[in-house]
Amino acid sequence: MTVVLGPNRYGKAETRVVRVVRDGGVHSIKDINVSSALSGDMEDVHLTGDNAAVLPTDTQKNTAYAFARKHGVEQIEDFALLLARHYVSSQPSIHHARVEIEEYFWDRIPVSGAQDRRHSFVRSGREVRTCVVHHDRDGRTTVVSGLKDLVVLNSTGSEFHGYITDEYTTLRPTTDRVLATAVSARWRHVSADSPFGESYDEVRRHLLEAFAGTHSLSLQQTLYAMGERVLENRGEVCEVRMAMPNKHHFLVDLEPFGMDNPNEVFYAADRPYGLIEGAVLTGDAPDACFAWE
Ligand SMILES: O=c1[nH]c(=O)c2[nH]c(=O)[nH]c2[nH]1
Repeated sequence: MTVVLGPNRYGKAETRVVRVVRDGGVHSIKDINVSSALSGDMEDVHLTGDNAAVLPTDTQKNTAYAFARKHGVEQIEDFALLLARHYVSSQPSIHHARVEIEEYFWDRIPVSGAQDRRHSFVRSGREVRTCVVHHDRDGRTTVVSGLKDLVVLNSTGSEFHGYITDEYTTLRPTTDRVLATAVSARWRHVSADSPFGESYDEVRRHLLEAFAGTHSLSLQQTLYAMGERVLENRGEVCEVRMAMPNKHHFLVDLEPFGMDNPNEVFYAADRPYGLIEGAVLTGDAPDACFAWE
């Protein structure tokens, strides 16, 4: 029997970087979570323990902090590109870098009757912004942006009927239900020089508007409409992948209490939940290469 080393990568996961930008007394903050994963000439470290090709994960953590000081952090995709290109171009043993970043939003604390506090923030209830960048020594680069935990609900405009029924089916068809989900969406950029800030805001807007504006016959149909809407409006994006849990809202039976329930009182179940996943892409989308790895 022969044993060989298979695919491998290593890096520092979840380096939490908080960058404060001081504009006089007015501060703003960028709160990110950086994970880097490198691969290349890593046979020796695995087979013999020779670390000569290894850029330590501790150094990768330090690089994220040092680059935040040196270059600042604006769009997370640009920061990820900077790091990924740095690892591949500075270390001959590193052939491929994958950098993933999450961004957490903060809002200023409003102060009634006064100027908002200039250095006080409250963690936003908004979604988490994400990106994954790959760069290799052949100069191939891919950028996938995304968001997760974008929680949305339509209190009407959603139906579900006409599905298969068999001996195990108990679900009743409905022409008016609550449709709720926490959107996870990732979208692949055609190239590495998209206007990432504007692109994020606009993709998010299109996702929300499509969710709100689609009279839904299934969450699958809504998912497709959301992806289609992004692709029709944002030329820098060629593929959207989404995962949407169906956050079931069951009508509570109030008859035992002598009351009707005309679609007003629901039990919001947390599990199990339907999980609807899908990709929507343009007919001429370039090859994804390693973008989704
Ligand atoms: O939008 C839905 N899609 C399904 O596939 C499904 N299955 C189910 O039980 N409820 C729903 N809702």
